[in-house]
Amino acid sequence: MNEQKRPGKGNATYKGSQRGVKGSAGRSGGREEIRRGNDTAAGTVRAPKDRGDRPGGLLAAPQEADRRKGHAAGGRFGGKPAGRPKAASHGNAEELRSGDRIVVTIKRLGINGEGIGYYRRKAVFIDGALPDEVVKAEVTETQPKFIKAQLTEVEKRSPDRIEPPCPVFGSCGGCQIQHISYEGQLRAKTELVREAFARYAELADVKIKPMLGMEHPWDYRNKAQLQLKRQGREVIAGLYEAGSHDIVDISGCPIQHPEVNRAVEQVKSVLEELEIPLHKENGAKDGVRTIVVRHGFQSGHLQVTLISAGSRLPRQDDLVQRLRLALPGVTGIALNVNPRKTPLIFGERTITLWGEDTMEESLGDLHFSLSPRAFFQLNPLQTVKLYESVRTAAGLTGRETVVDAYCGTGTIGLWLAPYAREVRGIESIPEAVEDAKQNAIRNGRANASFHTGAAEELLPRWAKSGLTPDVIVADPPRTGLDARFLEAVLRVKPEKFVYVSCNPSTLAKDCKVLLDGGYQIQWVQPVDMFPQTSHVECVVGICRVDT
Ligand SMILES: C[S@@+](CC[C@H](N)C(=O)[O-])C[C@H]1O[C@@H](n2cnc3c(N)ncnc32)[C@H](O)[C@@H]1O
Repeated sequence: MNEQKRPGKGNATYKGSQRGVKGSAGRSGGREEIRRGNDTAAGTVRAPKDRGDRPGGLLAAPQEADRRKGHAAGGRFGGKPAGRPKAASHGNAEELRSGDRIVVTIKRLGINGEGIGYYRRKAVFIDGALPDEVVKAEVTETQPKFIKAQLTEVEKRSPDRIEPPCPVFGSCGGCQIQHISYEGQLRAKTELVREAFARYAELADVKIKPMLGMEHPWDYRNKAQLQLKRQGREVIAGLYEAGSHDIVDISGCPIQHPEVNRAVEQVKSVLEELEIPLHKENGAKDGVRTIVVRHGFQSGHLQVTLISAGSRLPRQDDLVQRLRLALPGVTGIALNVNPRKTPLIFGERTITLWGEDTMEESLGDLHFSLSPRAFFQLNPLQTVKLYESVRTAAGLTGRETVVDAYCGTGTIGLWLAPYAREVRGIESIPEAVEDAKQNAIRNGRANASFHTGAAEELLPRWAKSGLTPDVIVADPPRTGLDARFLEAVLRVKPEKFVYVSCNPSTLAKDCKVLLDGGYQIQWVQPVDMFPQTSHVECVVGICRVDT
C-alpha cells in the first residue's frame, strides 16, 4: 500500500478517469497509497493513476455550510444544496444538468468508498451513499460516461449505516467508510475484490477466503505524516481537505495509535512555543513543511522527522532540546531536506539531528531497523496476518529460491527466509535496501540478500544470467506490476507467484496477464490492513498450471 499527500489515505480527487491529488504539497491505501493507503518508502504524495479504473470516483467533500446542515441520513456527506434544484424529469441521462435532482438505487461501493448506482443506465457516483440504499442526490457533474451527484437524502437506509464517530470524517478525507458498520466494511471490501476479478480478470468465481479483519479496528496506524499550517499562534497539523488546499486538523485521529497522536501534539506545541516558522511562512524558505511521527508498537521507539526545504532549521538546537524534553520516549529526531516542488513528501537527504539514525521495531520474531524514509507496514497487527498468508501461499519446503520483489526493508523476504534455500530481495530505494541488509544480519538470515534497483530491470537481468526462482513474491505500489516485470516472470516461470496488493483493480489486471501466461489462481486472501478506509489489501496465491 503507499502514502500520499494525505498520509497513507485515499484522498484522491478525480479528473475524468485520471486520478490526481489536489492541493499537492504532498494515501489507502494503503499499502496504502492511502494511503492508503496507503505509504511508499519515498512518501509518495501523488496518487498514481489507477490503470483503467472505472471513471469517476470520490466526490469532493461538500462545502462547509452543507456539512453543518448534515443530511437526513445523519451522515456527513450531504446537506441540502443551496437554491432550489429541480427534480429531473428527463427520460435520458444525457439531458441531465448540474443541479438536477435524481433518485438512485445504490448497487455497490466504489474503490474510494462512494456509492455507485445508475440513472438511465449511466453510472452515478454518490459519495456517502451505501449499497442497497435508495437516495436522493443533486447532480454536480455530468460526463459522457458517468455522473457525479451529491447525496441530499436517504430514502431507504442500509442496515449497515452507522453514525461515524470521528468529528472530521467527511472533511479530512483520511477515512472513507466510517459510516459503515465494521462487518459491513468487510463485506463491502470483499465485494470490491470479487468485482475487480470478475471485471478485469474475467474470473467470476475466484476463490476469495473470508477477509481477515481486526478485533478492534481503531488505533492501528503506527505513523502520521502531517502537513502544517498556523492559525493565529496555534500550529495545526493535519491532512488536506478533499479537493482543497486547506488543512484539516486531525488531532486525536481515532485510527492513529494514541502514542502517535500524543507525539504529534507535543511536536506541535514545541513548534508553537519556539515560534519555528512553517514552510513559506513570512517568506521563510527553511520552515517546517511536514512532520512525520512513527511509533514502534513492539519496541516503544519513537522516530520524529521534520521535513523542510532547508538543510538547517531555524533555532534548530533549541528545537531538538525541547523535543527531547517533551518526548521522553523519542529515539531519533531527523531533518529530511526536500527543496524541490514535488508531489513527494520526502526529499533524498535525511540528517539525524539527535539520537539513532534508524528506529527499531519487531514483527513476530524479527527485529527491524527503519530509517525515516523506509517503508514499513502501517498496521503492524495485521501485517503479521498478511505475511503469514504470504508464507502459506508460497508453500516453502526449504529447497526453494525465492525472489522478494518490491521488498522495502526486506520484511517479507526475511519472514520467508527460514523456510527457503535462498531469498533475493529487490527494492528501488537505496536506504531501504541498506536497512534490509542490516535486518538480514541482525536476524541471522544469512540466506537472504537484498539488491537496489527497479524490479522490472533487475528480474530480467537475473533471468538472463540464469536465475530460475521457484517462488516470486511481488508487493508493488498501487500502480501494480510493470509490463517488463510481468514478461520476465513469464520467462522464468516460477512454480509459485505470490501477489500482495493494495489495489484490487491493478491486481486483477496483472493476474489476467499471468492467467493468460499459464498460471492459475489458487485463492485470494483479503486482509483488512486499513479499517475505516476503502483500501483493500490482498494476498493472491498463484501457481503454474503444470504444477
Ligand atoms: C507496498 S511497498 C512493500 C514493501 C514490503 N514488501 C513490505 O511489506 O514492507 C512497495 C515497495 O516497492 C518499492 N518500489 C516501488 N517501485 C519499485 C520498483 N519499480 N522496483 C522495486 N521496488 C519498487 C517501494 O519503494 C516500496 O518499498
